[in-house]
Amino acid sequence: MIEVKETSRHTMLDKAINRAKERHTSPLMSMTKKIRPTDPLAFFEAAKKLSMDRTFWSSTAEDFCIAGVGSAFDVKAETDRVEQAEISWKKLRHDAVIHNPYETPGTGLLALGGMSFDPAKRQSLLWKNFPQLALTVPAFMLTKQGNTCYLTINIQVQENDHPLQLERKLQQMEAVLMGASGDLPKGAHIEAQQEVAPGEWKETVKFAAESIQQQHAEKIVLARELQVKLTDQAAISAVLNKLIETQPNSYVFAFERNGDCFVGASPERLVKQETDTILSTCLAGTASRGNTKKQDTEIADNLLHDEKNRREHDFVVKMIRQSMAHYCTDITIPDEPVIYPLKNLQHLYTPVTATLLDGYSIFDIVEKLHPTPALGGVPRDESLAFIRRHEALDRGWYGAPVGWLDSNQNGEFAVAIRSGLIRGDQASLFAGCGIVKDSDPETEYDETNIKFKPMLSVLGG
Ligand SMILES: C=C(O[C@H]1C=CC=C(C(=O)O)[C@@H]1O)C(=O)O
Repeated sequence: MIEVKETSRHTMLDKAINRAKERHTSPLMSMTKKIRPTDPLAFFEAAKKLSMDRTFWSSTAEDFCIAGVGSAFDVKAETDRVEQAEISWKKLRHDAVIHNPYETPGTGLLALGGMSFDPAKRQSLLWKNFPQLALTVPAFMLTKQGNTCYLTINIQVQENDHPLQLERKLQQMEAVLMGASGDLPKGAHIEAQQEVAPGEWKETVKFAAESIQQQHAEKIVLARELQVKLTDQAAISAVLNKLIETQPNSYVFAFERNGDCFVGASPERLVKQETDTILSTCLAGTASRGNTKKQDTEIADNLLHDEKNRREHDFVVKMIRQSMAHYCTDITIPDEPVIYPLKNLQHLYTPVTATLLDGYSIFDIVEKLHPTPALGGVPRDESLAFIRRHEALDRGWYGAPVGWLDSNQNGEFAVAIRSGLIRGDQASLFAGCGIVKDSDPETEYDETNIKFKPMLSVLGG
């Protein structure tokens, strides 16, 4: 049983202001308390009243959820983005005045966010609100683990701040968020949808397969875009609610920046850290679900023995094993993949466990693993060059790491697939697939259509 020492917010604010004076910095005050069971989506929706950007992360397999409101601090980086982000994060942690007696993973000082797929690709207007890397420390954050809820409040203080004034401001905002009714707005519907240049995409798939046959690469992942017009502004809380309900075994996420929101339900864990325990996932190789149990098992069995899909999958396993070896020991990877069933698809799946060596962090692992051959290809440089040159879209944050990390060496990042960027009453959805030497453009096209389904259906398609 953890003994919780009462500490007032006023005392903590005082402490942080004193630290600001001593160190001539603007430290964060971060304070966590247990609260009554609260619906994270109601909390998320209530933030609309405060006109603040929101962040959301949920692991549907683990009944774990983080809902963030506003930003007490944004870790942003453009060049050498992961290295720079780690430097900023370490400084922030070092200066912060933290009160978190629970130390439950996902509580306390924590940042959530993501990064772009390829920092070398010129950014389009579509993604103008999404920097190369941005991790947000929410001003208010609700963490729900099973039925236990925690509220963390973060605020950046200056040496001239007055604790009473800050305290009043926080109290007012907390009352708005905690007084939420729990009713989520009704979602909009899809009015029209348009595939972006499907014919050209199939041509690019053909060309990629030919390049692979000519040994320019072994695997190249190609993505495409589907544009959607909604009847009204999308209600992000309703979208998240439907994703949670319909997508088991997934990470449901939302990152709102200046009102634009990147949302998705990804089945693909990139890395999870619990102090020195590291988990990763190899997910590549895809088939549809069957209409009956018998058909489903047959499809799964074929997938497990299909040479093309196994090859696609093995590229990922090999690369993750090699990458992990830089920062981890005790790397354990089963010899054979198993089936990972989702609502609309099934994948080949191989879990990876390892122990993180001293002196390394989740930043190192994210940097090393991204992009795995499930999103880039093999070899990495050649496949990325092909994508940069021939893929007719800006992936933005699609296909890149999104997730969170806390100040107690816990965190989790997923690969942001099965996702889309929602801007008011418009959305751009993204889906891709691994191309190998014997890929058929029509089959790959059909596969991407199924991969659009989770997002399309929650948008009312
Ligand atoms: C690129 C995507 O999926 C990747 C992840 C799992 C299986 C994949 C495949 O079988 O092609 C892809 O590599 C996507 O969903 O947009």
